[in-house]
Amino acid sequence: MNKLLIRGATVLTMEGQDAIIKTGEILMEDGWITHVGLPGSAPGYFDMDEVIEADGMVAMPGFVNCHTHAAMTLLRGYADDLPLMQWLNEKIWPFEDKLTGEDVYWGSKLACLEMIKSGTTCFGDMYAFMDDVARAVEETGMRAVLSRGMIGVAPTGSNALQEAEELVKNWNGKADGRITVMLGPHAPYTCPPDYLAKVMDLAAKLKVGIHIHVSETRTEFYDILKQYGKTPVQHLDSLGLFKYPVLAAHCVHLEQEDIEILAQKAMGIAYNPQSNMKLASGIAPVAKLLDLGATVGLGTDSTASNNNLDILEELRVGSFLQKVDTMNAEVIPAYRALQMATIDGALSMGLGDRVGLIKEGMRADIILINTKEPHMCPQHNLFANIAYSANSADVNTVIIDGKVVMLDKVVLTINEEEVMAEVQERAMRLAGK
Ligand SMILES: CSC[C@H]1O[C@@H](n2cnc3c(O)ncnc32)[C@H](O)[C@@H]1O
Ligand SMILES: [Zn+2]
Repeated sequence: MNKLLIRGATVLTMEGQDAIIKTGEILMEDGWITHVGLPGSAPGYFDMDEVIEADGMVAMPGFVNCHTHAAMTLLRGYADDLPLMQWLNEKIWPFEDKLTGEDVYWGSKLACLEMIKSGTTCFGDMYAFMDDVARAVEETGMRAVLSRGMIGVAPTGSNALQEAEELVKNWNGKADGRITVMLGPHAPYTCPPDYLAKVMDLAAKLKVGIHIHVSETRTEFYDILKQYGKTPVQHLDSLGLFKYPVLAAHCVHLEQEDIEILAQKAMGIAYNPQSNMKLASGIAPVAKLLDLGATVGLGTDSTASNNNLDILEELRVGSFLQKVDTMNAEVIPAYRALQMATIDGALSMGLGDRVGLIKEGMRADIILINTKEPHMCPQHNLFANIAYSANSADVNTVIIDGKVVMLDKVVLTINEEEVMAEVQERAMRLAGK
């Protein structure tokens, strides 16, 4: 049995705003959180394999990035300042046509490195060459929910379905349980109803959820309305999609009825504020969704539309954007934003039974944030300091599934120089430079 102890941290369990333990202890055994308590309360101190002294640190659940396309680190800075459809059609999809599995492996590995360094322990990914993404996840020690992105028309539609099934068979529950798999029909505008019917049949057969882009732009909203006589959300609902566990990414353009459907029927919504801002897609009505009880996690989307994978940045911008959109400063307060970045992200991807809280019986995905910095002083409200003042450089240590993957700012599972050199070389070659 492997026993790991964190001592001396201020523990934000995320089980409630009062559930802060000063100078607390967290015991992890074989990847499980088995004890959370006051100093000296963890049993068997002298039996520990590793003790992390965390004075001056906050221990909290690792961040969850519910929607990304990890390997698109290769396209960071390649196509900026364009709206979604022009961005996809003219720049992104032609570039992606040239990708190999090995490119996707290195791009994903760089994404894992960036996420670990900024405190993300789990991400929801939709892309192609998913075996190679899974390989990167397995090696780097991250937790991920992987989906083979499927464009539901010829020439790739039927092959993608087959690959999605193989991904489930080969990787669901693998990497010591750190990888789970969903199906990834790309969007209502790329997947016609007959294709979505096949996706739903497969989801039922394999007992997995569905990750899909929904109502991201005004163009999509009106195109789907014109084609099917329904809004994207109502169109998907009428097809029966929400009978399955659905993670709906974006959900920017919504009518009141759409908001009600999503709140009642979606497993979760991935709110991607910075990608929606950069692509000028709009502002998701997150405050209204939350009012009706929707589960909303945070996503960065890819580094081609963001342009980083920093969830601390996303939660701050996401909270502020809702305040300005509603002209209500009370919307998404600091603690709520931190919930979205942790437990609500986990719930959105069907992982709320194992990660997102520091609690006995959960898997140990825990980060330590250094609070001894000028921008974190004074400490009136720790939640506000983490949500609104901290930045990714404050993330000091990252534990995923009970394994230390970053200690004192050194990532232990990845050779940083090697990954950056590979991605630089591959990105330039792919861009024809
Ligand atoms: C078929 S794999 C996934 C596919 O999605 C593309 N993508 C990246 N960001 C977005 C976005 O914001 N909306 C829609 N599609 C997006 C990515 O480039 C892949 O081709
Ligand atoms: Zn996306």
